[in-house]
Amino acid sequence: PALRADVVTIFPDYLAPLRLSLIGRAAQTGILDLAVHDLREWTHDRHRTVDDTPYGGGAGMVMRPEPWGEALGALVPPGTTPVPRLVVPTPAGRRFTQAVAVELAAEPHLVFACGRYEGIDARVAADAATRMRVDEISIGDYVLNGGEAAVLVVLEAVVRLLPGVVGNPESLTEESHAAEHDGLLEGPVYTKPPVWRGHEVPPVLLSGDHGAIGRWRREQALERTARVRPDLVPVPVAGRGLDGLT
Ligand SMILES: Oc1ccccc1-c1ccno1
Repeated sequence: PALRADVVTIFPDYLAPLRLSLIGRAAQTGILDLAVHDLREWTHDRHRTVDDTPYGGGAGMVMRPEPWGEALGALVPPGTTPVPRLVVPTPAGRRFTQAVAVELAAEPHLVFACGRYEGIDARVAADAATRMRVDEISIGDYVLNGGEAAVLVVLEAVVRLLPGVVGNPESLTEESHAAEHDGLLEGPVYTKPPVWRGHEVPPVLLSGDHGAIGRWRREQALERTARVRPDLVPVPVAGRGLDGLT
């Protein structure tokens, strides 16, 4: 497979959507080798305890290190090659962007650790870091109850970049945030009919003048990006002006 992905969670059913559509097909066709594991497999007490109260006090619960240590030891035994990247969704992680998706899509093996509650005992990542790259990733500035939804987001963004997953690979370079699109947002798109409820499709798109269409689309992308995400508008570099961006 192009990518092996192991997901460890206390809610394996939450990852069921990964069996559907795009990601499901990638798993079926062998592009993706996906396995979801229940963390409680690595607990041994009667109540299969995975969390406990935080040292130092405070609200909420922290996930205990022992089950995680055993789970990661079972999934990534010492000497495992290639060494996987451990992806830990957390609000305290680096921001997940298309560039990070491209980076992860180049990995042969990803292990996702889904934390619940207030997080996972920090020694789990510290111990794992002695054997693999640990990548703490946030999918945005908001609070979830656990990492499972973040894994669905990250895996969808990553798997669609794998060769053979998306029908028309060209569509991957023309979308918002694609590096080939200078990270700009996509402008408006249209399809038939040419007039719908009195709204016309911009005439340039029906003109067949591909130069004019390309310039119009560029202008629309710049305009939309400046309006909606001014932080993404490329700043002209001294000496290079706006070449290629006009
Ligand atoms: O809010 C969270 C709780 C647990 C695991 C991940 C998250 C999160 C929030 C944003 N990105 O990841």
